[in-house]
Amino acid sequence: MSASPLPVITVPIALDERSYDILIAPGLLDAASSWQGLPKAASALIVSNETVAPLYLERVRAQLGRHYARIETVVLPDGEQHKDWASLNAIIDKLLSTASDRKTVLVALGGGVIGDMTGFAAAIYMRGVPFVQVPTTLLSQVDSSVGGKTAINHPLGKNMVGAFYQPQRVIADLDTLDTLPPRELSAGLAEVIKYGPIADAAFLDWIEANLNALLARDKAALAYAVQRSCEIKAWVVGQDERESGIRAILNFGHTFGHAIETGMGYGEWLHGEAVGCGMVMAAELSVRLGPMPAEFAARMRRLIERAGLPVVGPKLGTERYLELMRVDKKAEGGEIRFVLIEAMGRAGMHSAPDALVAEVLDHCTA
Ligand SMILES: O=C(O)C(=O)C[C@@H](O)[C@H](O)[C@H](O)COP(=O)(O)O
Ligand SMILES: [Zn+2]
Repeated sequence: MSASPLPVITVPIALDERSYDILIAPGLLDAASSWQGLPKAASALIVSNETVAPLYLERVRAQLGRHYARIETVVLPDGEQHKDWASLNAIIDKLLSTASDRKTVLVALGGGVIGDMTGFAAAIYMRGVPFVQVPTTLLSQVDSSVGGKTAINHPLGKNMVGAFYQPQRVIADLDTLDTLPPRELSAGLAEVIKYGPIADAAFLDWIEANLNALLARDKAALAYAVQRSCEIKAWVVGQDERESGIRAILNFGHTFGHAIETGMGYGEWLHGEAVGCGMVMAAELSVRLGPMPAEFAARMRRLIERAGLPVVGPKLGTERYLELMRVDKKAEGGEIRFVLIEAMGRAGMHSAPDALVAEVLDHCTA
């Protein structure tokens, strides 16, 4: 007996006139309904990368061809090291050289790097054109395609140049996870794990119980992981679109993680790997600063390791870590602000003495 097909899950993002839906299911790329009701325009531009384009670009082009008279494409090099001005320029050049107008719809087909850059290009081209996220990695389906953070990196800091700009729709086809390299799957799991300690203790229990199924790419398990992650993100972003408060909790593990990414050179560690290791460090700091019990840090370390993620950070040197973290967007007046866990399922912003951070770095790097 064959398993019954998974239904299309819709998670709404409620942001007044900027509201949109996240669609989650296998088979969405080829389903006509995924593409209906997008903004009308004469043309669309698909932005993808050299890894994803050979797999899915023609299928997306075929669907868009039913709605737009002209479909342009731009295929960029793959990797975090290419989330830069050169790639952004390539998108803008393509838009201008094909006489794209203010209604042209940009379609981001790829992972977080493609999504962030396409969104940023959409935000600035002619002061704003519509865009659609078609995330093809677990990380982008559970996190980066949702909520409207768009950016490129700067050699001195991660995501330092960008804009808040919401997509019109997110189309998360779970079948695209079939082709994901294991390292990328693990990287996506880091952002899934993040949602437990910051917002939903029961979800953390569920992840622990279902991690083997997720690693084996069980579709029903993946569907629930993507759905619950998006629901939590929708709840947070719906309250604080531009991160003046609670949205910062989505940065759990990122203060240390961004320092690792920038310090190592973009692309050396995947974003999710750096976040996984950064969560081990942030959990340690949550314990040392209190009130989390030592068992919390041990639990996070075990889960993150089981997910295939690094739990030991690179030895960049304490001073270098501190220097990098002082540039972080959450720092205020040069004081580093960490997202720490206050109780299972609850996070808040905290500063910490440099000496305590140094202890954590000593403990968690090699
Ligand atoms: O959407 C958010 O808000 C997040 O913080 C999600 C993060 O996982 C994501 O990596 C984000 O791009 C980081 O944002 P930044 O503002 O710290 O650059
Ligand atoms: Zn992240």
